[in-house]
Amino acid sequence: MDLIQRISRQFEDSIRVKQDALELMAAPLAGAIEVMTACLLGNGKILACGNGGSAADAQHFAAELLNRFEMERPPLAAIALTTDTSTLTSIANDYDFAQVFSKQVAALGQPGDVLLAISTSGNSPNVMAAIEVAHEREMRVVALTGKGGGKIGEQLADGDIHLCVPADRTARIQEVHLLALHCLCDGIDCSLLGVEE
Ligand SMILES: O=C(CO)[C@@H](O)[C@H](O)[C@H](O)[C@H](O)COP(=O)(O)O
Ligand SMILES: [Zn+2]
Repeated sequence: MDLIQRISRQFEDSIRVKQDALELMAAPLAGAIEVMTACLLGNGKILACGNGGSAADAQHFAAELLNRFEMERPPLAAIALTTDTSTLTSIANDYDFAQVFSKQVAALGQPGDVLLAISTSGNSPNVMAAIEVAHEREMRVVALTGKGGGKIGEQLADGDIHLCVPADRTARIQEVHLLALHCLCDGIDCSLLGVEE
């Protein structure tokens, strides 16, 4: 096995997916930045959820809003719904794993808040349940998906934003999700601080 060749293929594949994604995702990403900035300026908050690598992404994004990204600015309101093991285990134990995020959205979500829903397949039942409750709570949804968007692509409502990575491989989709999240952080900071370039 030629490891250098395998590594080269991974890099080339990742670069190609990112180039494809730029064309398809730039406009909806700009829309998501506007929705999230308006939410935060209106004293709303962003709730973020996902499973596995996407749970890590939800936490990564929430930390960059709560603490900082690249510019100095006041802390911003974001909560990852993936971190409280007492909440997660009790909901999964007493009810169903499909409700681990939706119960938190029901408790914390307010009209005008945004749900950041992350699923590479677009088919995770707990992320779908969170979207359903977000709609009931009059929240807008920004969904990060891949593989054609799955069931989440069909579940989204008017006013929601779908950021779908044009790839089928979970790792590649996750790599673009992280780039997309950094674009959101950068765009929110620039919008809030009035940075032109
Ligand atoms: O990171 C990986 C695989 O690359 C996994 O942990 C992956 O995130 C998990 O299988 C998730 O449960 C997949 O869920 P989803 O992205 O399809 O909603
Ligand atoms: Zn980061």
